[in-house]
Amino acid sequence: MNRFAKILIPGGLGIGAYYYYQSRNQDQVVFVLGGPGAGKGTQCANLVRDYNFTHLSAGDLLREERNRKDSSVGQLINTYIAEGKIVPMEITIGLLKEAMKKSGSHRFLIDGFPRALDQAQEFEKQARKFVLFFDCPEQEMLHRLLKRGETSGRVDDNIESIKKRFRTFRETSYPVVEYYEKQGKVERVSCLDTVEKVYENTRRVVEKQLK
Ligand SMILES: Nc1ncnc2c1ncn2[C@@H]1O[C@H](COP(=O)(O)OP(=O)(O)OP(=O)(O)O)[C@@H](O)[C@H]1O
Ligand SMILES: O=c1ccn([C@@H]2O[C@H](COP(=O)(O)O)[C@@H](O)[C@H]2O)c(=O)[nH]1
Repeated sequence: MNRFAKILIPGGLGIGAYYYYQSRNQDQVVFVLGGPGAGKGTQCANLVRDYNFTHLSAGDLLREERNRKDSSVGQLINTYIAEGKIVPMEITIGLLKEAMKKSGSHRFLIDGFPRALDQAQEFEKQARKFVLFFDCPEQEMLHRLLKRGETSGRVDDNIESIKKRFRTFRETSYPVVEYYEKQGKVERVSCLDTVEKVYENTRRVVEKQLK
């Protein structure tokens, strides 16, 4: 407990102030979810430019770990990514927690995570959070991913991997959105527009949540 809270609580006064203070000092986490290729990374880059967020992409952290020469799980990660499957959560959560700690920040955009209900439950104690869900039809995501695949060099931007990623999203990741929706924590933004228009709508909901 910090010095400010200790001073208030013994007096019997200020317990409300203490909880207010504590809640304001918890990490603030925005989970950025959406199907493969919906545009999560693109919108996160805009948010990082305009707000004081630390952006952590679970996919990027996994790819970095895969590319580390001395990684003991690099090969395993590569296989899961190419197959469009979800990497065992101990690995992903370990990488995320390490990156959060290292950043020294308290305001995070966590992109592409949680991808499954067990991962969401593991992060349940992170109190102040909401979900930005980028909603995009599969046909549009397919078009965007195939185009990105012309230059991305990603092992999963090809038609076979994309089909598997869509299936994983439908069966395992979308239930996470529904789980948070039941808690009233989801802001849904349609991705069927230009990057600029999508960002206008994104900003609107982010401003509302950060108030
Ligand atoms: N509103 C948009 N209109 C057209 N193209 C877009 C739009 N948003 C993003 N793109 C393009 O679609 C591709 C996928 O976008 P992005 O990489 O941001 O998606 P993502 O959701 O982060 O994907 P993944 O989950 O695979 O990492 C990129 O080539 C990006 O430039
Ligand atoms: O929490 C996560 C996030 C990602 N993965 C694996 O990485 C790929 C690529 O993720 P992108 O968000 O599209 O960069 C994804 O298909 C999974 O295989 C994961 O396992 N867990």
